Amino acid sequence: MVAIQETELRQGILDGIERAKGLSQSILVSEVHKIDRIDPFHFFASGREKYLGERFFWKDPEGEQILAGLGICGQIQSDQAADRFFHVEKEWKRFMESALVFNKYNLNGTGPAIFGGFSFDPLKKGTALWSKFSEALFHIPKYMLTMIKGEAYFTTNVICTQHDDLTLFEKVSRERQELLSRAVVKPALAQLDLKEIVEIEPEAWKQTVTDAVKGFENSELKKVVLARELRLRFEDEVQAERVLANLLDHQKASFIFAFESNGDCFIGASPERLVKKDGDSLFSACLAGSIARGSTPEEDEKLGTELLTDQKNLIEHQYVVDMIKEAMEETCDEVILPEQPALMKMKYIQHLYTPVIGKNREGTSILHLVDRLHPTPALGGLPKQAAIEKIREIEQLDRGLYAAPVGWMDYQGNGEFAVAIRSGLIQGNEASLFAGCGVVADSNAESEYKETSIKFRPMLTALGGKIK
Ligand SMILES: C=C(O[C@@H]1C=C(C(=O)O)C=C[C@H]1O)C(=O)O
Ligand SMILES: [Mg+2]
Repeated sequence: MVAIQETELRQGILDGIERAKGLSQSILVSEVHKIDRIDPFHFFASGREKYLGERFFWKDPEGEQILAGLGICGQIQSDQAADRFFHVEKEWKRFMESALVFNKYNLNGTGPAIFGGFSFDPLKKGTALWSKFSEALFHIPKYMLTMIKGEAYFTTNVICTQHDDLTLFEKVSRERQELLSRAVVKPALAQLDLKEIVEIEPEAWKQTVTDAVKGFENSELKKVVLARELRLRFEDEVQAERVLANLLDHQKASFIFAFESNGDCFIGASPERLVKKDGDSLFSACLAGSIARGSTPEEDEKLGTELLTDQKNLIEHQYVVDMIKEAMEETCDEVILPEQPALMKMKYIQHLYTPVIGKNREGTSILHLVDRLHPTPALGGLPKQAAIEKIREIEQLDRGLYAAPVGWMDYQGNGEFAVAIRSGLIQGNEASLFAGCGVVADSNAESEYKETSIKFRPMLTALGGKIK
């Protein structure tokens, strides 16, 4: 059992209640402890009984930072298109202005933090598919486990109101003790019983790609990313932790995220960083241009070399590099990136990859960068606005949070957002998977179709599907 001895929280809650009375508003009290190592996956899974629908999980590709949250003690959301990034920023600042934080570790991702994401395009008419999410949706967890390079930190967040008293501390104290003792038990995982995979309109999708290519001739558009959907049906309800376990086992080099909201779970294993902020250091990545992995080392190398020299893929990639470089230069004194892309080799696919590092000028928030970068031409196209409008017009899909920023931000403004690709939405005993590809003047519908088929694989296999 992982025991928390200290009682800073007791005094914190009492102070919080006093402050709530004084200000006539509710107050967030947050306390951080270093604890013995517990498996963050077990922690997430152990929340099934009490916090189902109120959990999140996050792992960066290096496994250096893992966050798992249980319960919701506060929520920030917006259905407004215009200022959703700014709205989240403003609301989070408002929460933090009156908050009491007891955190002696001062490490990124410990203490109060929000986890969530934005939809791809708030102006696209939404369908029932994504009704459980908003255009911007972030949760402040009640309890959060943060693993930093193998060390475990535990954050307790409590909202105190003027009507509370010491019983609030007793309740929270009991609750977290229970939760920590459950978290060390290995979870029982249900089987996945996949019955049916429905490919949504593949021929119509190919036609859309062909039409988009033709449309480039007399338009300013140079690139547009088009996505398609698979709908999966299962015998029983899909357990998010079962899928998460599979992703953690098989997609080790990816960001792995799971975000529950109102009974649905958005989950994925993305290779793509949108932006990370650590103090004044900013990190982004250009990832576009794809080819399959080879079945032998020789074939794999041959395919890699082919990708590194293929004009169509190099152009697809360069559009992303130009845009991210420009965006980073607006807020950074110094932007460093290699001249040539390298290969990023994932389990089923290899990509052209250019990492970007910048030194942030004071005061630029990570959400400002998310706003500025989303969508990069890796997920939208070029020029940005025309591409978004084109997708809105021709894509037969409700992207929701697919291809959009998903991640976290702490109370000091540090955080990280991934581009939520290689992802799917779990809804009871059904799931939707999404995959897209960068369509440029040289694109061919059949090979783009094959590229998207490979991109479905991480999620499809995690859900018990066969590789096509
Ligand atoms: C759109 C997706 O992936 C993006 C498109 C790529 C491409 O077209 O080459 C490569 C990486 C991603 O930026 C997806 O996986 O759904
Ligand atoms: Mg491509």
